[in-house]
Amino acid sequence: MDLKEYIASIEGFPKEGIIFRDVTGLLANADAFRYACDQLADFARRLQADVIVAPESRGFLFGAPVACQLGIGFVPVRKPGKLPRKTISCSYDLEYGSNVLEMHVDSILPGQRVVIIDDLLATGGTVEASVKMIRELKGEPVGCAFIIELEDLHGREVLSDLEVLSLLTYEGE
Ligand SMILES: O=P(O)(O)OC[C@H]1O[C@H](OP(=O)(O)OP(=O)(O)O)[C@H](O)[C@@H]1O
Ligand SMILES: Nc1ncnc2[nH]cnc12
Repeated sequence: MDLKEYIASIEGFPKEGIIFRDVTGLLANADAFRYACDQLADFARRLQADVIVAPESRGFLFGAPVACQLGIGFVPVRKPGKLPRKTISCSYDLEYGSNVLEMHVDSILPGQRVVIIDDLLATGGTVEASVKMIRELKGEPVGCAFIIELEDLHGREVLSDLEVLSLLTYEGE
């Protein structure tokens, strides 16, 4: 299946110079969504993931169904002030801004094998921040999987010690 057919590219969103790669068309097509989740789940299964971690908000759209399909837990990485219990946090830069992410301190058990899932890899800042927090909680990040990788932003380079899967790649911003 050619998943690229379901990705719209919007020039100048959310600001000048950015081409936004939009996964909502993929989500809206049952066959494409199922196919994408199956690929991500196969990867996490092969890496013997104990838990799936995904960043707010688009990561949730893929991470949660994959965890459910594999019969393992799902842990959200959230933007500040959203998680009600004790958290750890990490700040990071985005292609179009900067942000802080948080996780509950008890969300990962020591030694758990973690696969991180998100819709898109750009600079890698989001996943790098997630990896730092997972390691701080004594989990073992083993891989990360994306629907889309923006190759020109070299996010893969900051994830050099993890297995990385992307279902689609784009050149150019
Ligand atoms: O590799 P990076 O440079 O870190 O960029 C990738 C991240 O940027 C987007 O999320 P965004 O922060 O825009 O939030 P959203 O999912 O709530 O739209 C995307 O969903 C990834 O999580
Ligand atoms: N170009 C882009 N399209 C969609 N989401 C993004 N997150 C960071 N860069 C992005």
